[in-house]
Amino acid sequence: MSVVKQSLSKDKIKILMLEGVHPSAIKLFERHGYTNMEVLPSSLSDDELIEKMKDVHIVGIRSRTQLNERVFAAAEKLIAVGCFCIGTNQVDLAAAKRHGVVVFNAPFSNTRSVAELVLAEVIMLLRGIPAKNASAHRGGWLKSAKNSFEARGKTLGIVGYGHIGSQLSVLAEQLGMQVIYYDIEDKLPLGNAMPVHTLDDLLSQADIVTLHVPETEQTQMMMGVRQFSRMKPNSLFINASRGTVVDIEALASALQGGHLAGAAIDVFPVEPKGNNEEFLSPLRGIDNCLLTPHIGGSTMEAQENIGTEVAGKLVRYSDNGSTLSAVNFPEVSLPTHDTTRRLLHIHKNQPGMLNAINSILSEYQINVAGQYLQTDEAVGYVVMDIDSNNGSEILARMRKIPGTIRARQLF
Ligand SMILES: NC(=O)C1=CN([C@@H]2O[C@H](COP(=O)(O)OP(=O)(O)OC[C@H]3O[C@@H](n4cnc5c(N)ncnc54)[C@H](O)[C@@H]3O)[C@@H](O)[C@H]2O)C=CC1
Ligand SMILES: O=C(O)CCC(=O)C(=O)O
Repeated sequence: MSVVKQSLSKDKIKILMLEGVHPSAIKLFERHGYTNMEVLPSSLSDDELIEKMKDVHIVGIRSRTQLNERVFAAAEKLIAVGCFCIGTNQVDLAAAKRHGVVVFNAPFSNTRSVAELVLAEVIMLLRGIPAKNASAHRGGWLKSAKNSFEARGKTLGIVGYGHIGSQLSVLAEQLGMQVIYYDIEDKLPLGNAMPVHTLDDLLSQADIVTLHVPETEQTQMMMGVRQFSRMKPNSLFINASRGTVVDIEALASALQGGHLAGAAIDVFPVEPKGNNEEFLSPLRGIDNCLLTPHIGGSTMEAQENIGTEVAGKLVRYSDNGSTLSAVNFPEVSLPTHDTTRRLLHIHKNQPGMLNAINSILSEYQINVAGQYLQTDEAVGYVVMDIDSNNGSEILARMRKIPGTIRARQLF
């Protein structure tokens, strides 16, 4: 049976920020009266997280921290997760929902940063810069125009034409590139970009292939031995999406065997937890492979914006109950509740819940100034603004309704 918890005053709400979340987030929390914060520069292992999260109400992570069922089950006080990034694949969103934990992210604050890095990589790879740079560091001097090309007129194949893919498409056309893209959804082509019907079509036509898909069951290992062999001889490959999308051994073979002329890889199946851990990869030592430590979205501009965006969403949920733009929860956008108490009730979506809640309210004969309900297939979220000093008593009664996952009172 799930344990139902109640809200606390702000100084008792414990916030844990991992993976070097930008100070803009910390400042925003402080401006809103949240002072009980622990800020750590890297992620934690499962066991460390389970220990640490026991008394945490809000946790902030980036792409490295894995939040799974075990962690949510142990984090009894947790009300919300902030992913200070785009991807949310590191969080078991269904488990979070089962435990009444709302998850937010920053869907486009680092989009431009990734697109700019990839565009730079396109140029670097076309000029063979990674290998020339590596050689110069060892005292070599590879001055030659052989296998160096302009970007103008080359075909860029974008896999995943979402926020990043389509932004990159616009930038690449400004360089005079031809853009083709493959997406599982119908997407509006920007500029002169052309959709292709299959991944194989894209692989066989592009001079440079770049991946911008999310990590899903369907995208796991979507680039393997067969797909690399479909790419044009001497073509180039970029991955700044997720490490699990590429069979890294197959990529290493395609580079070492000379079928691919170069690659730029920002994301890896296994990444160090922090900057003090060694980076291990079969791609190490391959000179024509540009390796970056998952910094596609790591610019000052993006990180500052992400900090305020995600912290703002967490504060609104904590202060106000608003779940607008949550990635795993029914969305409720709420007015302020200056003169009323606000009760929040998260429950399993089963028949009779609203009736049970309303019959408790009617027993107290109180004025309900507002009631908001949103449901999805798994949970229901009801917010009630009441004119009553009996909020705690009413909440205690509501917590006993079978199917209740979590209930809070906001003052
Ligand atoms: N390297 C880095 O630092 C960063 C990496 N990312 C990664 O980039 C990914 C993409 O980001 P956005 O463009 O903002 O996401 P988005 O959701 O806007 O776009 C993803 C696109 O991929 C398409 N897609 C999904 N499955 C597909 C499949 N099997 N084949 C072809 N297309 C498929 C979707 O329909 C969508 O159009 C994120 O999910 C994240 O994993 C995001 C930001 C920074
Ligand atoms: O900057 C980060 O920590 C992760 C960036 C990323 O991969 C994302 O936004 O999905």
